[in-house]
Amino acid sequence: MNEVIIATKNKGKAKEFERIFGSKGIQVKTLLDFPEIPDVEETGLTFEENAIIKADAIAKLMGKMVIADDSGLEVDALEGRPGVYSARYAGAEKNDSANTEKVLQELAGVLERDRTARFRCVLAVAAPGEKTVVYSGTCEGRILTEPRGTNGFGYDPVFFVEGKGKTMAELPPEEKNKISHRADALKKLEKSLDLGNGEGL
Ligand SMILES: O=P(O)(O)OP(=O)(O)OP(=O)(O)OC[C@H]1O[C@@H](n2cnc3c(O)ncnc32)[C@H](O)[C@@H]1O
Ligand SMILES: [Mg+2]
Repeated sequence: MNEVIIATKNKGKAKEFERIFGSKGIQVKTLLDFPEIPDVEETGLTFEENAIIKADAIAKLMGKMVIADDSGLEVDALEGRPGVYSARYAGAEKNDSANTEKVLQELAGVLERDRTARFRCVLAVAAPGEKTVVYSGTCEGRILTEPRGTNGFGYDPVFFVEGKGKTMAELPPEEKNKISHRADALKKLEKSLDLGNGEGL
């Protein structure tokens, strides 16, 4: 395999997939390369459902194997919110800093030890005529009271990774890509799929 289609319109995700697959000589195409492909409505109530909805719809439209990523942040003190609504938490325009600000406001006054959270990523692999399969990954952390760092995307500036002593947005991309929920799910996907050179991701 020397090319993979990731069914996402998110530029932050696209960059991460390009870096991870690119380092193994696999070229990544995303829906940013196919502007004619319409948005798929994420009507599911779980990451799994939404990943499958996106992967199945795009594999059908393109007539090829695709990988979709549905991911988000689960904050324990908010009973798992924003969860599947992570992209649209502060509104349909999907504004990363507005979403982050909303989480910070909802956590106002919550003590450090109670600000535990995790990123979750579900990857769905779909191909015409084949059964869709999913792989799930997580990354544990804690929500700070203000943003730190400029790398990454989404909630990265407020997501503190205990073992690293840094937020996701303070980590260089190659470090995030070793420990992230997306990396965790990709490792599982890589074990079950033939990704070409047999050396893994
Ligand atoms: O559906 P696609 O087209 O892939 O793009 P999207 O941005 O709508 O993606 P999701 O529906 O999966 O929503 C995921 C949201 O969760 C957040 N998120 C996911 N992975 C993240 C990461 O690695 N770092 C920070 N935030 C992340 C971020 O706000 C994303 O917009
Ligand atoms: Mg989405």
